[in-house]
Amino acid sequence: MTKTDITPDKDALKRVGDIVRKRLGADPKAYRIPTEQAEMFAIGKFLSSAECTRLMRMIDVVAQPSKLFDQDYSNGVRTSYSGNFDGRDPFVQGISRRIDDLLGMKPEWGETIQGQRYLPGQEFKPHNDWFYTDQDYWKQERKRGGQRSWTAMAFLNPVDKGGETHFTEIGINIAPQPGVLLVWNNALPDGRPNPDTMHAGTPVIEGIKYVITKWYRTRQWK
Ligand SMILES: O=C(O)CCC(=O)C(=O)O
Ligand SMILES: [Fe+2]
Repeated sequence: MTKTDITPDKDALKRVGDIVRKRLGADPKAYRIPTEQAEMFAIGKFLSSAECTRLMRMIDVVAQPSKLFDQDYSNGVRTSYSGNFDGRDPFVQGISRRIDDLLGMKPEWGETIQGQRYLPGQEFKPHNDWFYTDQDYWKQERKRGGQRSWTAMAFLNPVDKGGETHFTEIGINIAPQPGVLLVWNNALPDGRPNPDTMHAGTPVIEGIKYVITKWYRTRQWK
């Protein structure tokens, strides 16, 4: 096997995949999105409308142009505004823990919840949430918790027009519905990153779109 055949964190991705699959598979609230190409689930009413409102106001406080943070991390363009919440805030910790429990994840594998806001014309072009391990940034991320495993993303409000989450390889478009949590495995069951999880936040045409995202690693995030 040559060096390039090695998939970093493959065993850990498989292990985390097994844990979450078993957990969500046994949860009647988790709806399996019908596709063979990726493991995706939706959970309705995961957040209450009061929680959605509070999170939107918190996003207004932390949101800054995303490209300042993410230029090196995504090969697409992200024109939305985003920011990380304070991981010590008890309200944020409570939401984080609920997502950890839902998935069966260890809290230390999760990154701090990030909030994101899209105004009309803003978008997140097609990208994978997993890291490209042949890129320079991987040297850092490898030490900061390793490869991303699952993504949990919640919609906080309805959007008048546009702003769907589009899985470009699977061919599904998910329209924002407040309180719905979308969860997917960025890896295949065998632990290789899944290219079919490529997705986009399509441009908002009318209204404003607010989401929160929590990305999980394979090891302790720091
Ligand atoms: O806003 C969306 O629909 C997608 C967001 C996203 O891809 C992410 O936060 O990683
Ligand atoms: Fe994403």
